[in-house]
Amino acid sequence: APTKTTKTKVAILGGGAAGISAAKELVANGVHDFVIIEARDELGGRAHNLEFAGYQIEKGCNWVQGLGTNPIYELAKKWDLDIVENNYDDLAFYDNHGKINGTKAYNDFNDALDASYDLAENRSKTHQADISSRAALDLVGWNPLKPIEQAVEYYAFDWEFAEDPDVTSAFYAYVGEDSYDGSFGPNSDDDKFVIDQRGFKYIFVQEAKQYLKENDPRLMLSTTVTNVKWSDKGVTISTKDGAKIEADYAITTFSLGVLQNDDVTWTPEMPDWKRVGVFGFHMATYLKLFLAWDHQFWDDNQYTVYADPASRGFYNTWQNFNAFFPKNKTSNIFYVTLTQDQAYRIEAMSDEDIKAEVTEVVRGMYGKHINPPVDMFVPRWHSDPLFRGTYSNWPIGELEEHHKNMRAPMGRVWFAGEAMSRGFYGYLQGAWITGSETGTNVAKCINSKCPKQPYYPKVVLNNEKPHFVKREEWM
Ligand SMILES: Cc1cc2nc3c(=O)[nH]c(=O)nc-3n(C[C@H](O)[C@H](O)[C@H](O)COP(=O)(O)OP(=O)(O)OC[C@H]3O[C@@H](n4cnc5c(N)ncnc54)[C@H](O)[C@@H]3O)c2cc1C
Repeated sequence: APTKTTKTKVAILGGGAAGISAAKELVANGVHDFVIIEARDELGGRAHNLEFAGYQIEKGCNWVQGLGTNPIYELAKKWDLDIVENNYDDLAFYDNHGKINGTKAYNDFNDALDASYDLAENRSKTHQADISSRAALDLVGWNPLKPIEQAVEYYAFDWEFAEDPDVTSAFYAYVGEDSYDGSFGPNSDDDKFVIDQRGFKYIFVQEAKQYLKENDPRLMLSTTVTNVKWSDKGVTISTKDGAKIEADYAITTFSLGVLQNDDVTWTPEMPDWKRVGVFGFHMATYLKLFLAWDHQFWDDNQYTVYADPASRGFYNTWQNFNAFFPKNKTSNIFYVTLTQDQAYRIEAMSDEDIKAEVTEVVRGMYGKHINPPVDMFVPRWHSDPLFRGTYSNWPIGELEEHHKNMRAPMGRVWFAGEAMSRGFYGYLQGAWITGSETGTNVAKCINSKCPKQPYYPKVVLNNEKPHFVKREEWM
C-alpha cells in the first residue's frame, strides 16, 4: 500500500496537558493548521482515570497542587471539577506490630525540611554550588536513624518528589516547593484532591473541545510515533502503522522518560548538548498500588504512615479514600504509594506476589485476622513505553544550563511538557504552562519571526576546572 502522507504546519506530539494547551495557543494566534498525534485512544496523557472497585480512580495525577492563580486551579474552577480538602497532617502511624506515636518525629522532620529550604535559598542567593537535599538536611541537624524517622522523612519528601533526598537537588527542591506554594499569589499554598467521577482529565478534554470539532481530523488518536526526522527546514514524523506526517514545525510533549529511551528514535540523533540535559534530568516513578478491602479496618485519618523495621519506603504511605469521598460512597479503598527502587521492584513482581506481600504488611499493622484485598490494580508507569516513569525530579548535578539545553528547540522541533518547566517540573501546571509558551513561540515562527531560545553547546564550570591525578602518582 502507498504510504499515507499528511501535510501540516505544526505537528503536536502527544495529547496530554501540554499538547492540549499548545494547540489552544496556536488557535488563539490564528494557526489552525495543526495535528495532535497521540498513541492512546483518548486525550489526557498522565491525567488518566479508570474504573476500580466501582469507582473512577486516577491512575496518574490526583491533586491540584497550588491554588491561587495556578492555571490548573483556574481550569478546575472553570469546569466545576469536584475537588475536596486535603490535610497531610491528618495522619496515623504504624509499624509491623501496630499503632505507634510518630508525631514528634513527624514534626521534627517538617522543621528540618523547612530549615533545609531556608538553607538552600540562602546558599543559592549567595551563588554557592548546589548540594543534595540529603546534605542540606544533614547540615540543619536531621539525622534519621530510627525506622519512624526514616518513615516520616519518606512521607514528607519522597512521597512528593518521588525520589529520595540523596539524589535530589537541594536548590531545586526548594524552587519546586516554593513555586507551587508561593508563585500563584495569595492563598496559593494549598492542595486539593480530585474526586470527580468524570476524571481529572475532564478539564483538559473540555479545553480541547473548544477548538476541536466532533471527529476533527486534526486529532490523530491511536497513532504511535516511531521516528522523528528533523532539520532546520522541517520535520517528518513516521508512525507505527507506516504513515508519514510532514510538518513545518513539531512540538514534542513526550515525557522525559520517552526522550531518554528508544521508543521514539530521532534522525539525526539528538546532539550531545541536548542529550546531556535530557539524560542528566531524572524521570521518577510514583506507583499508586490501588487496593480495595471487604471492610474498613484502618483509622479514619486521611493518611497513614507505615514504618518498616528493615526497609525505608517499604509500603510507607497509605491513603484512605473513605475520608475523601462523601460518606458511604466508596468501596473501602485504602491504598499505598511506592517510589523509586520500591516502585521498580513492585513493577517487576507478579500481581499475585504483590498481593501476598501487601497482605503480610497489613497483617503486621492491623492484625493477623485481616483478609487479603478484594481488588487490586498495579499501574506500571515505569515499564510503559508511552511514559517510562511518572514525573520528573531535579537531581543534584543537573545545572540550569543543562535544563535550558533540554528545553531548547532542536532544528524545527520544539520541546514542551512537564519536565521542561524550570519552576513547575513534576506538576500539571508545568505541562500546561510550557505547552502554551511553546504554542505561542511556534505561532510567532509561523506568523512573524522565531524567538531565540538560549542553549549551551558546551556547559563549563566557571570557577574551578576539575583536574585528575593519575592513580600511579599516589603510589
Ligand atoms: C502517578 C502520577 C501522579 C501524579 N500526581 C500529580 C499530581 O497530583 N498533581 C500534579 O500536578 N501532577 C501530578 N503528576 C504529574 C502530571 O500528571 C504531569 O506533569 C502531566 O500530566 C504531564 O503532562 P504532559 O502533557 O507534559 O505529558 P503527558 O501527559 O505524558 O503527555 C504526553 C503524551 O504523549 C503520548 N505519547 C508518548 N509516546 C508516544 C508515541 N510514541 N506516539 C504518540 N504518542 C505518544 C502519551 O500517551 C501522552 O498522552 C502525576 C503523574 C503521575 C503519573
